[in-house]
Amino acid sequence: MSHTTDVPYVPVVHSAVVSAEVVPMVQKLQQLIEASDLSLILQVITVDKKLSQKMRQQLSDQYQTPLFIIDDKLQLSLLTHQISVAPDWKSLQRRVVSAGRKSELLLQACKLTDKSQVLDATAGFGHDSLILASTGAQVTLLERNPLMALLLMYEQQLMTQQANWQKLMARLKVICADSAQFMETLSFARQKGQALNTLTYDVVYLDPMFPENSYENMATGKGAKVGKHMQALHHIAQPPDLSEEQKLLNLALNTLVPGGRVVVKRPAAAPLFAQSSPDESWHNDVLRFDAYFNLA
Ligand SMILES: C[S@@+](CC[C@H](N)C(=O)[O-])C[C@H]1O[C@@H](n2cnc3c(N)ncnc32)[C@H](O)[C@@H]1O
Repeated sequence: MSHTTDVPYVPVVHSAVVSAEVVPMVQKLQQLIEASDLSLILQVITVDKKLSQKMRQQLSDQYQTPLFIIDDKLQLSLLTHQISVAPDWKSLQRRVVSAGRKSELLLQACKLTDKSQVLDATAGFGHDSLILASTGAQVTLLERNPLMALLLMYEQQLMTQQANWQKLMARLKVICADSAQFMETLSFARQKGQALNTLTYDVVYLDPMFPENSYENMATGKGAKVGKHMQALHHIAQPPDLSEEQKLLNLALNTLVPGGRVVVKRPAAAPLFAQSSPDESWHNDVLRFDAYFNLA
């Protein structure tokens, strides 16, 4: 496996920390792990005390690997380096409901319709995927880190139980895979003449990791700090190097239908992805979305 910098990789032992009432949800986690063949082994620890912030910090100090926590609201969080984070898709409800090209730079860049097929090749917490799927588009979420993939799969199952989220959830498909390998497999299948409609996408979206200080103003050293979700991710995933960026961009361009686009999210002042100039770009003070077109 080429991603030597990302932690952790197979085989890993992880711990689900639960209060006794939520033990059945651990079985759900176990089922998800088996169904998707995730490289995780759960070791369950039952905690009788309330999972307060202090308790989480203690657990984080006590165990050296990232931990999963299921709280009494059945939310699954990942605890690493004293930071606990969850996809918490419910918190995006207002954004998802009102998402449109005016309010979301991401949608200006992606130009989706309800017929679009999108490959979110760096799914993370799935927040951008939700905005993409709010348009009616079908979104495949690729996440190579099994911890993150499990968070996504669990969250999708949880939210599918909410009547007003069901349609949106039905448009999401979470896959634990390295996107370069996934797109290479699609390419082989196309070469073998398999049906193109299942092997190509209208948009491939990339939001790769970037150095932690990328949002800071280079001259003053001041500026937006990365949020809690990104802080946690920085402990388990690393930015790609130039050759990985080039590989990802080439594969992504090859995975498009004619007229499709690759959209890359960057901090506003970040260097060009794969040192490639985009065909079009959208930005605000913090973020930039660079689009690369397949003009074939
Ligand atoms: C910056 S985060 C994405 C955040 C996401 N856009 C969101 O809205 O939550 C990048 C994520 O992509 C994953 N990732 C990075 N390279 C990948 C690859 N080659 N294949 C699949 N996932 C990858 C990382 O593990 C990390 O979870």
